[in-house]
Amino acid sequence: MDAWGDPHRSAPLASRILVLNSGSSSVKYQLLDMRDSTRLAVGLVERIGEETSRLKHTPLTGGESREQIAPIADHDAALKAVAEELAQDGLGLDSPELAAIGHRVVHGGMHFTDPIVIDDAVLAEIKRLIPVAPLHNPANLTGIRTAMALRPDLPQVAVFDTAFHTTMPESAARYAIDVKTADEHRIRRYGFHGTSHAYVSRETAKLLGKAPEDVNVIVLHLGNGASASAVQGGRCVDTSMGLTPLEGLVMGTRSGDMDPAVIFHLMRVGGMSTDEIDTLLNKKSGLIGLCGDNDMREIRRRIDEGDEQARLAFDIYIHRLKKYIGAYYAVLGRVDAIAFTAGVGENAAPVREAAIAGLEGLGLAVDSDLNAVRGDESRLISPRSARVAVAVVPTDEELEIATQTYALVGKSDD
Ligand SMILES: Nc1ncnc2c1ncn2[C@@H]1O[C@H](COP(=O)(O)OP(=O)(O)O)[C@@H](O)[C@H]1O
Ligand SMILES: CC(=O)OP(=O)(O)O
Ligand SMILES: [Mg+2]
Repeated sequence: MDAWGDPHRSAPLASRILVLNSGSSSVKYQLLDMRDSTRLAVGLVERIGEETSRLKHTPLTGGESREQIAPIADHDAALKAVAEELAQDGLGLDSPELAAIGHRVVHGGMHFTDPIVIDDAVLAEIKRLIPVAPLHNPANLTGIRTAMALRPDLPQVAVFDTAFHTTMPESAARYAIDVKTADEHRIRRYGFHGTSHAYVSRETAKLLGKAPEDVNVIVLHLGNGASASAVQGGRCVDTSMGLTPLEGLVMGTRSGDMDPAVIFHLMRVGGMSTDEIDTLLNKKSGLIGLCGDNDMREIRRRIDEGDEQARLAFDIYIHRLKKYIGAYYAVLGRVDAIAFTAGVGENAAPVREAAIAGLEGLGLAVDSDLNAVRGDESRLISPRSARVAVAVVPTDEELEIATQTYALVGKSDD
């Protein structure tokens, strides 16, 4: 029988990719069939380590979403629960159709500029980088180890948040500190959310009907963690996160930029330890530190009720965002589009409106009717006459990770 007559030969058997995006207290996952990039199942485990952990699993091959609220102690337990949910839909990890598992890994240092099949050396490097991604790399490692234990025969691929930013010029990547000290401790700006910045900048070019090489885009990834990037002709030339995901914008729980002397002051005058300050700046600052809430929906609700503390937190958040828009406008020289993405960027119209307000001199404006439209599609929110496009471009880190993973596994099969 020739290849055309044999149903098993007409398509490669293993074409599914499971993507795991392990955050500090959550795991987002998707199972995709890469022959046509269709999603077979998507889900989320959140509040890991709390009494009210929540797992929401949605099979897309038929059947209803399932939700359970029950304690899930750690990322190992979370992934095992995910594997059980997938198995219930006949999409278990034991399936021969699974080609690989793709993992989001937040910090890849200087070493990893491309996705890579994970071996002991890669695991050791991800572990070595824990001090510079303390909220993320440990969760990524647990996810990888559990997935390896469940399917030791499968390629496990790491896709790094830092990879897209490795094109930054030294003038943007270096801090102005003693070169010897910086080099000895590999202190430089790495940048994060790179998978999202890469995907969104390409999608923005598509929305404009242009090739990525021909457009300059400022991407504003505003989730719980938040970062901005300046993308020139498809290459990242600057980004707001640095050695760790703490630098830059005001975030849900992180301070972003501040005078580093605040730390010495808190040590010398405040009597705080290094660990206490680390926790303060990473987990008790940003929006939650300013007003007690890190969810933009709750902050907007409080503002509508006249809450001054929530208003000030919002204003500080917007002020920082505007400064980065201006900075990256200057870095790029010419800007074709500004793209808002991630949970806040895609959903919070008041954030988009406030961030762009007053920037008419830069050719920037938002049309309030277009801005009010909700939806899952990429869309323009600037008036037709505007010199620079302002867009909402939903990110899809999982699809991007799956695409990169499948490309790599396919390549290594040749
Ligand atoms: N409808 C909405 N309006 C305003 N903000 C929202 C909305 N939906 C989600 N968000 C914000 O998005 C954040 C989560 O964004 P997400 O990109 O999923 O973050 P992460 O990947 O860091 O978990 C929430 O903390 C919340 O502030
Ligand atoms: C790097 C980072 O901040 O990621 P997240 O937004 O998922 O916390
Ligand atoms: Mg995210």
